[in-house]
Amino acid sequence: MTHCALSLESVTYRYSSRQAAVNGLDLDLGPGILGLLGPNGAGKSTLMRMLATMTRPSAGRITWNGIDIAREPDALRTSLGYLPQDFGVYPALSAREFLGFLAAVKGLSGAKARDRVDACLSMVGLGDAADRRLGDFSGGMRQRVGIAQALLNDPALLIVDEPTVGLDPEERMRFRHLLTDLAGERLVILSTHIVSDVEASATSIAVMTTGELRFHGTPEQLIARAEGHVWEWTIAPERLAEVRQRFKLCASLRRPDGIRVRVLADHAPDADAQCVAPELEDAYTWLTGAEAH
Ligand SMILES: Nc1ncnc2c1ncn2[C@@H]1O[C@H](COP(=O)(O)OP(=O)(O)OP(=O)(O)O)[C@@H](O)[C@H]1O
Repeated sequence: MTHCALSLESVTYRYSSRQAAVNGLDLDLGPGILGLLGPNGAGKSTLMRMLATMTRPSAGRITWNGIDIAREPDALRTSLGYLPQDFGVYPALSAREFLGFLAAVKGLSGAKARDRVDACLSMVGLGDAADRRLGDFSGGMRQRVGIAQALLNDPALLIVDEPTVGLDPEERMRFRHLLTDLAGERLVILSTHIVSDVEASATSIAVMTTGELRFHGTPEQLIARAEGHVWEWTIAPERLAEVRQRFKLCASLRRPDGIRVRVLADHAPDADAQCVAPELEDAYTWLTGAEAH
């Protein structure tokens, strides 16, 4: 059985002496899919780069199966697959050529490399497109090439940073299913600011804002945080601006009898408002800022 115990102890990262981009994070992770959620600038990419051993924490410690990765980065690197946010491909190469090149960089050669490249391309559903130029691939296909390259060494830890940016809804859905299929015994860390990216697949969720960990637990536990704070009622269309100004508006739907609004609030926002069951998106919004309203 694969060992994949990743532990963060008071992990902090500072780009300068000003505010820490990642501030005192504690997390214990094992097999499954962790959805790392946070708005832009929350510190997700900085954290991902530390986990991928691209940078070291300014303070604190990250261990992989008990080994400090700042001291012995190779202990993790040999088990790591990483798809960075700014992953680029060589447009003139075919998918097979590109992966063959990366396999060689990772020390695979000959028939073993060829078999692994083909296996990885078929795992991400690109078996039929293996000999097409990457320059002709769609955004979603390119991201799948990114996953295929991350899988070359059959990693126990797969880190994917904002993989669905720029994908259309169908590609996005396909990508989510792919990550679910790949999870198995691995630890997959998927960073995103889009809640629906992790809704169906994440076994646990971590939420970061301004460098701090605000939540870590199951999706159900996150949803429970917003219990009693989500309200719906129907208003006359001319009241929409006022409701939007007074409350955190999650959704609005035009109907024949007015506009059905869904807001986050501590107490009933209106005599007609009904308290409804929260969804993950509501809970994330509640946690990351609705309190400010
Ligand atoms: N190279 C850098 N030098 C200085 N500050 C940086 C650098 N990279 C990121 N930051 C700052 O660190 C904080 C965290 O950024 P980070 O990119 O990790 O967040 P993020 O959650 O990944 O957001 P995004 O989704 O926009 O990448 C931000 O305030 C950002 O401005």
